[in-house]
Amino acid sequence: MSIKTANLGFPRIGRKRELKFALEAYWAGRSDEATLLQVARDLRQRHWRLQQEHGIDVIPSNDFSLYDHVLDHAVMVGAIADGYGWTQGPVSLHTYFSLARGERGSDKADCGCANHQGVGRAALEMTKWFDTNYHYLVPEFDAGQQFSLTENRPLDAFLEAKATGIHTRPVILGPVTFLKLGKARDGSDPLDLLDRLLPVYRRILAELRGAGADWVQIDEPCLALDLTDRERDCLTRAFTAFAEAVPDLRIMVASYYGAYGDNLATALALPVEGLHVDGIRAAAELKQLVTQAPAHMTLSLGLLDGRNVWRADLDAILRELGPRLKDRAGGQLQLAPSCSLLHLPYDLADEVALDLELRTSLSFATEKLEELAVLKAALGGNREAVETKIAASVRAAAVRRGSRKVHDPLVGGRLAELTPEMAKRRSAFAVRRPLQADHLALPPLPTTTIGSFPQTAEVRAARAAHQRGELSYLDYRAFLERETEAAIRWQEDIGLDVLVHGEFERNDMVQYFAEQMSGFAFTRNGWVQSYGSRCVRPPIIFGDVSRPRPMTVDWAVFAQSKTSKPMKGMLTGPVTMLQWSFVRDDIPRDEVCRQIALAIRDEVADLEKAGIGIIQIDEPALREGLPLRRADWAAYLAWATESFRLSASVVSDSTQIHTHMCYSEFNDIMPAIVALDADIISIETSRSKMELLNAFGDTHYPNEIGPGVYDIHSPRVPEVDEMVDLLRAAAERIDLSQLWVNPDCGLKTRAWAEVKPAVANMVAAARLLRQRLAQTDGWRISA
Ligand SMILES: Nc1nc2c(c(=O)[nH]1)N[C@@H](CNc1ccc(C(=O)N[C@@H](CCC(=O)N[C@@H](CCC(=O)N[C@@H](CCC(=O)O)C(=O)O)C(=O)O)C(=O)O)cc1)CN2
Ligand code: MET
Ligand SMILES: [Zn+2]
Repeated sequence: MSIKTANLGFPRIGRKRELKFALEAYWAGRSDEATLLQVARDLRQRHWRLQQEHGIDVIPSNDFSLYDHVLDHAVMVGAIADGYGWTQGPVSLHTYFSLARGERGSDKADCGCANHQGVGRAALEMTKWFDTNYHYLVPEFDAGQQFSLTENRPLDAFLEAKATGIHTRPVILGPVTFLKLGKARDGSDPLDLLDRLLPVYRRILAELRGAGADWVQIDEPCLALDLTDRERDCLTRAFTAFAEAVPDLRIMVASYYGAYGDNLATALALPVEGLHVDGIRAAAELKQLVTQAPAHMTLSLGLLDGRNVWRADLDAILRELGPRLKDRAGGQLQLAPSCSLLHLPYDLADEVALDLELRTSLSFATEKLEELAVLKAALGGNREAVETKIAASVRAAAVRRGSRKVHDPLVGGRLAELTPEMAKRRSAFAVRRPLQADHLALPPLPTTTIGSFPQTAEVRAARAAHQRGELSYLDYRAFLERETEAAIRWQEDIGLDVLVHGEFERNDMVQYFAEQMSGFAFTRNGWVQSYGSRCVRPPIIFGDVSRPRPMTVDWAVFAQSKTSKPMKGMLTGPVTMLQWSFVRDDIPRDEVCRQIALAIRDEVADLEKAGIGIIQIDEPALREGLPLRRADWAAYLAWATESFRLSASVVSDSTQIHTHMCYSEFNDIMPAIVALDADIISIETSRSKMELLNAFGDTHYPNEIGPGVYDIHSPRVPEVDEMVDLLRAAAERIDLSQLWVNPDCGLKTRAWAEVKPAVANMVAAARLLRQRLAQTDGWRISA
């Protein structure tokens, strides 16, 4: 039996986020194209070498991207709409970043080209990659879409690696997943385009074969989703075409994030040489495949969790797997992470501040590579050589299981005493509504924002200086107070109705809370790409979660004391805290979520006690956490909505609870949204021109809604008229008395120069409509 170690993809952002800084310098006009491309080349080479040094036999290429691998793929096959400056041949960086980030219509483009006269192009839509916190750019197809190979990116990557002496396995996004992730502008099914797309793939593959590639990895993670017969057919057709075109190029089909399940027969029947299985999300299926997959098939076993940071108990894996392998005597095996390592931080080297016990239990991308090498040695009959490493992994697992830091009897006790009443508001919305209206006294179409204001370089620098010990706590706090107060004055000046404090004190909406709760640890350098140059440091939930002391009350009280307008308290909800963290794997996720819910509930109670009358609990990750398979939805939605209500329902009827969700596909989960029973929900709708609201209108959503009228992902400042139009479109779907006026999301990634005019325009739009409302005594939508 031949056993190799294989990797499916490596983080791109760089150990010190080199790619982030190179991109941002380029966009700001502080560096040029050659410099950016050189940084990218250096990163690729460093990552290839690192994998080689760690004993990885099958090293991926073309897993790197300057912004997003789905965008790279769209650009490669020529799926580029008119107006982005491309007609044929290689795609310029200018076009590439215009698609990724949009362009301002004014004198200066947002693309980094210092002299470019921007034509005002919207960015492609961004959405979540499967159930992760990574965002991809949604490819858009025309009805008459033609594809052409603009440049063979996998070939270029393969040759680049080859020139440094490393033979790689290029990664290519599969045609069915690619089309399924995209959308046709005319609403037709993108899969109709498959036959036009396949020739491009055939050429990519043939050129790779010609250049000496022996294997390619074709990612089809759509195999982890519920597929129609037609979609399965498309997969069969595509891979049959590849096998015919390049019979001597071996293909590893990779699906991950879930089981093949009812798609397994389709996957096994593909005329390919290899199949990857996610042994973490689909442990039973992995075992089944080891014994049942056809003997000629190279199995890639996803043994290590590519979505989580826990060090594996290598002995447990070997005990499970070892005996089964005799069924594959003479076969080919690859030992791999469950999915690409994209979702993990680079390495543990800088995490010197972590509790030693915890650090010993962790494994980031680089450490996963080492674990794979140990497994290979042991399975290859060389166990003695790695025995001490295996023993160390067993000890680490035992320490984690037995740790007193993990178990908190008080938390267990509170969970045991949960009652259904605790997850229910005292009265129905119809009763709460007049009570809240009474003491808040808001106008119709109340205006507000989602919470954060620009995290300027100055704000981040002050926090960094404070962390380095160069700015005292008192000075840092005074600085934040000045920022907060200035933001409050400005909100009052432009006439917003419900104010926010601006979140200047927060590094991130999840990490900020994690740092103040027990049971969470956080890293110094554990950066993971979220989209483009934006990164997060997901906290690590290692133990029972609780909230030792109030987290936001001081800031909320300070902010409220500076204004007579209502000030919203601002919290991150339990599902989002869970979804955007690395979660312990020794107890069920729903239990962890309830623990967090109780911690937030304590904060909600304290905010109310401190006189805060409106509290927003953000749950932008509720939709992202939805299981990939419909059959698992109901169970998830039940505990997710219960957790939200558990955190919110502690307040009296007159306290107003808001929630906020962005990027949400609501159609499928409306009953769950209703079940949250938030008094107000703000959502992202501006890019979809309020279509998203159909779901709310059609189901007669009972509570109030703030559909976003300002697209915060673009540097463009929306005009008053545009927002009036959007509000009109909203009023066609939702009763005016239920509507609020707000942006799509928080404004932390924007600059004040954009935010100030945009929010002022938004307030003007609301006022204009109120006036008309007063004049017509009931506003006629057709007006
Ligand atoms: N966790 C999470 N997931 C999310 C979102 C979110 O807000 N949080 N929003 C959605 C969109 N995703 C986003 C993800 C990240 C960012 C973002 O702005 N990230 C920042 C980092 C935020 C942060 O952690 N900031 C820290 C650390 C900042 C930093 O890099 N400091 C420098 C020093 C800075 C200086 O000296 O000026 C350093 O450590 O080297 C802080 O402010 O304290 C970035 O990449 O630049 C925005 C949106 C979906 N998923
Ligand atoms: N309150 C948060 C903010 O305004 C909500 C963001 S949702 C990704 O930034
Ligand atoms: Zn948001």
